[in-house]
Formats: sequence, structure tokens, C-alpha cells
Amino acid sequence: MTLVPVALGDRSYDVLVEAGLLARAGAHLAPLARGRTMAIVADENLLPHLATLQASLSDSGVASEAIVLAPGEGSKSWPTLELLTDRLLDLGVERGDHVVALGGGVIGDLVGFATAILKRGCGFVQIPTTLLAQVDSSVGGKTAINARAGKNLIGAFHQPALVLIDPDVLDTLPLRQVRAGYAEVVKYGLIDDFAFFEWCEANAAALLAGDPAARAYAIAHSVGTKARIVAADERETTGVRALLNLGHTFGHALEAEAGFSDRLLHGEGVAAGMALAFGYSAAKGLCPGQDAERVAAHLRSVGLPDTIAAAGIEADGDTLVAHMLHDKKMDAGTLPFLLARGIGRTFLDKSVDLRDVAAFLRDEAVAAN
Ligand SMILES: NC(=O)c1ccc[n+]([C@@H]2O[C@H](COP(=O)([O-])OP(=O)(O)OC[C@H]3O[C@@H](n4cnc5c(N)ncnc54)[C@H](O)[C@@H]3O)[C@@H](O)[C@H]2O)c1
Ligand SMILES: O=C(O)C(=O)C[C@@H](O)[C@H](O)[C@H](O)COP(=O)(O)O
Ligand SMILES: [Zn+2]
Repeated sequence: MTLVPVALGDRSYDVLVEAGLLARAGAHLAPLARGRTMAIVADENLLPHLATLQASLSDSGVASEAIVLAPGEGSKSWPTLELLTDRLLDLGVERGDHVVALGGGVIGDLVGFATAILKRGCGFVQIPTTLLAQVDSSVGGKTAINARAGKNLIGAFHQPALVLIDPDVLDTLPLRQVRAGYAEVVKYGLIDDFAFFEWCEANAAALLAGDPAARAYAIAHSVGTKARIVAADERETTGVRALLNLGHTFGHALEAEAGFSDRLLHGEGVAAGMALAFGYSAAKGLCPGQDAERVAAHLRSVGLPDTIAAAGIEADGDTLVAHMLHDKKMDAGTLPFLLARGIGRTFLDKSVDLRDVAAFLRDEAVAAN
């Protein structure tokens, strides 16, 4: 068992990582259940894992009620939030209860936000079931739904009370989803950890093939990095946590063009976005061109998109920049960008001219075609 503490004062919690943990989750959840029925929220693709969890809770003497939602990014929406909060209220969830989010980043973000606002805040537990959720979204307390204007625009910071990670549940995850999650793994190397990027280059194939040792290392290392960054800047106010947004300003714009649908998964948008951030940094002379090419080559080698075209998007630079104006990092009319001086040397640049970004994206789209 790997235990990663997330040190946030009275909001501190543990992340437990262990193969087979789902079948033993009941023992960890029973103290949070307080003898009451636990609500579990999952999506339709998680029914076998839901059954394992409910059996484990039952073995620990905890009754549970499942709420099963439609899978996919579309569930991070007002209608699903309304449906979910109504169901939780019907179940009589109290402020002292802990709702269990069993699923990927969609279920985690949605349940996190629902519990942040239900009765002005009740508890929740993350049991992430995608690689992306195990290495990133289940930790750190960013919760949200999407708005017509863009990604994650309605949300709250709300930390879980516990995160239980069972890497074995990834055995049922489709390869495309594993790849998308891998984008957030390699992100940690690109931000500030060149040695981890080298580990990724050497071990990506094994990780994507489900090798248990590669999985265990990637998850523990990623969660450790995320916990460190979140503890340093919980609410993204000092610029430290903003580093986790590498590739996301570009990526969210691409996701918006895809209509927040399965056409482009979040991790795929982030992969293309990171390649664009490195490409733009190289074009501005901030980063060696060979580093930008090395990042793009690695993403291509694992089957992730490294250009706007490879992401399946046809929008022009101005259209993409228009989406970026909704980015939550906007500050007094300027948009700070995560750029790079090299692999593992990401920084926040507050002097980027959006007209320049639009021109870069125009050129990039032409070059890739
Ligand atoms: N809060 C954060 O810090 C944070 C970080 C990164 C991403 N996110 C958000 O996470 C979301 C993406 O999450 P995701 O990539 O996990 O997608 P997801 O939650 O949509 O899950 C991907 C697909 O895999 C299925 N699935 C999940 N677990 C499975 C399993 N074990 N076996 C078989 N199928 C399974 C789901 O039903 C879904 O169809 C995006 O909305 C993104 O914005 C949030
Ligand atoms: O935890 C963070 O901080 C992140 O930025 C992690 C990202 O991978 C994640 O996609 C996050 O939801 C993006 O944040 P947002 O503030 O741009 O919505
Ligand atoms: Zn992300």
C-alpha cells in the first residue's frame, strides 16, 4: 500500500494506492459512513466495479444506494447536476455524510461539485477508475461542470475526505482512455521533472500495455507530485498550481470546438495543447526547437495528437483564441500562458499577446496540413 498525504490543514486527507483495493474499500469507508447508508455515484460503464464496491461495503456492515449516470463529458452539465442533487436530496444525504464518486474525472468533478453545494457542503470520497482520474483529477479538490461558454466554468474548490486508488480497475478501461490519461502523466515530467519525462519515454509502452509495476510507479509518482503542488497553492493563487494547467488553455479551446464530446477526450486535447505550448515557446525563441520536437515525437509515439489537425479540429487561430478568453486564468484582460524554457522547465508568462497566439495557431494549422 502506498499512502500519499495531501497536507491542507483541516482539509488534509490521504490518497491510498493498492492493487485490489476496491474489494477492500468497505473497511476504509465504514468509519466515514457513521452507520448510515452511503450514496455511491457511478456511470453506466462501471457496473462491475460498482458491484465489487457494494459487496465490500456490505461485508463491512455498510448499506449503500447507487446512482448511475450516463457516461461521458456531457454529464458535466446543469441538467445532470440537477438530477444528481435531487437524487441525493431524495436519499436524505446530510452534511456529515460522504458521497462516493466511483468513476473517471467526469464523475469525480460532478460529484465533487454537487457535494460542494448540497446543503452548502457535504463530504465526498473519490474512487477514481480511469488513469486520468487516478493520476490527476481525484486529487486536489477542483470540481466543476461545463458551461455554454466553456470548460469547468461553474465550479468550486472542494477537497475529498479520502481517495482510494485501485490500479487493477484499469484492466477494463479502453486503450483510447488509457492513452488520454497518459497525457496528464507525462505532463508532470514536462512541468518540472525532466527525469520523470525520461522515465515516461522509456516506460510509456509498458504503462499503456497495463504493466503493473509501470502503473504503480506512474500513479504513485503523479499523485505525489500533484499533492505537493496542491499543498503549496490549494486555490491556484500564487502561480504554483497554475503549472498543472500546462497545455490546458490550448486544450480546452480544442475541446470546446469539439463540443465537449467523445470526438476529443480531455487528455487528447491536453496532449495537443502541450505540444502547442512547447511549439509556441520554441517559435518565440524561449525553448530549444529540439525540445519541442522531442515532446511532439513522444506524444505521437504513444498515439496522442500533437497538432490541431491530429486532434481532428479544423478551427482557425482566431476562433481558438476566442474560446481562450473564457479561461479562468484571465486577469484584468490578460491571459497568463504556461510556456516552457525546455522539458521540465515550464513557467507562467504574463506577457503573451493573444494576437500573436492566433497567428501562431494559423501558421501551425497550415504547416500541419
Ligand atoms: N478536477 C481535476 O483536477 C481534473 C483533472 C484532470 C481532468 N479533469 C476532468 O476529468 C474529465 C475527464 O476524465 P476521464 O478522462 O476520466 O473521463 P471519463 O470520466 O469520461 O471516463 C472516461 C470513460 O471511461 C469509462 N470508464 C471509467 N472507468 C472505467 C473503467 N475502469 N473501465 C471501463 N470504463 C471505464 C467512463 O464510463 C467513460 O466512458 C474531464 O472533464 C476533465 O476536465 C479534472
Ligand atoms: O488540478 C489542477 O489544478 C489542474 O489544472 C489539473 C488539470 O489537469 C485539470 O484538467 C483541471 O480541471 C483544469 O483546471 P481548470 O482550472 O483549467 O479548469
Ligand atoms: Zn487536465
